[in-house]
Amino acid sequence: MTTALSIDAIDLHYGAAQALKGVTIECPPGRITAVLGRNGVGKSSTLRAITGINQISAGAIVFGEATLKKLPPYRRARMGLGYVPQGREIFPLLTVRENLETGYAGLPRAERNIPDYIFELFPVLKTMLSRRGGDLSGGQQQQLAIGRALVTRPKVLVLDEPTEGIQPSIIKDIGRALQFLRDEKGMTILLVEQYLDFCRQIADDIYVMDRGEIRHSGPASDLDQPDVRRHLMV
Ligand SMILES: Nc1ncnc2c1ncn2[C@@H]1O[C@H](COP(=O)(O)OP(=O)(O)OP(=O)(O)O)[C@@H](O)[C@H]1O
Repeated sequence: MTTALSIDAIDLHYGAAQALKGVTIECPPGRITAVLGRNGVGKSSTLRAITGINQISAGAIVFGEATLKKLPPYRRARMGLGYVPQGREIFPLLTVRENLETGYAGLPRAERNIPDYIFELFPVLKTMLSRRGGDLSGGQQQQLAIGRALVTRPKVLVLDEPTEGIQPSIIKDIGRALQFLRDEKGMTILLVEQYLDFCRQIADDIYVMDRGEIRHSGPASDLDQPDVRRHLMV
């Protein structure tokens, strides 16, 4: 079964500073939605609002049939919201296996295993199961962070700049993995990105953000429009 995620006119404040202004994003089930924008426009804040790390001050976030209100992050994870944070946040002193097993926390006992398909998507994780997370390259750590989110059996997966600082061959692997999750697992995917070509290749729909607001939404092919690109130039 596929699950939609709707972000409906949300505001988010850090003290007196307003980081998000009426942000609305529809993530239809079984599609890849990408949010693009320059540094500091509010992309990570949007994802942190969805995961419950930061509270919204107006609007609503609807996951499937449920409005998330003030649910804490662990309850959202249990409902099937997977999160791959910016900078990956893997545990450097734990092994790759132990990092993956941290995804068991919200799972019933019978589901506490690492699905084989994760190793098919990212074979390097299997060969490095006993290595410490901190010994992996940045790209391998990103694969581990995605693998760890998949262990939680997400229905909706949100990723914060999964290509940041990653070499091109691993970016391709990550792109293929996200397309597999959409096409074969029916997963709903929302990613924020600055890498336009990656989004053009894998996203179905795009949103462009600037200074806490959505300035454009449409199909990924809109990335070829000059006025859309203008919002994204540094
Ligand atoms: N914890 C915080 N406290 C105060 N202000 C914050 C905090 N986190 C972010 N901000 C501010 O909110 C705005 C949006 O930041 P956010 O990190 O969401 O942007 P972003 O588009 O994800 O940028 P980046 O690509 O650099 O991560 C910025 O002006 C930022 O300085």
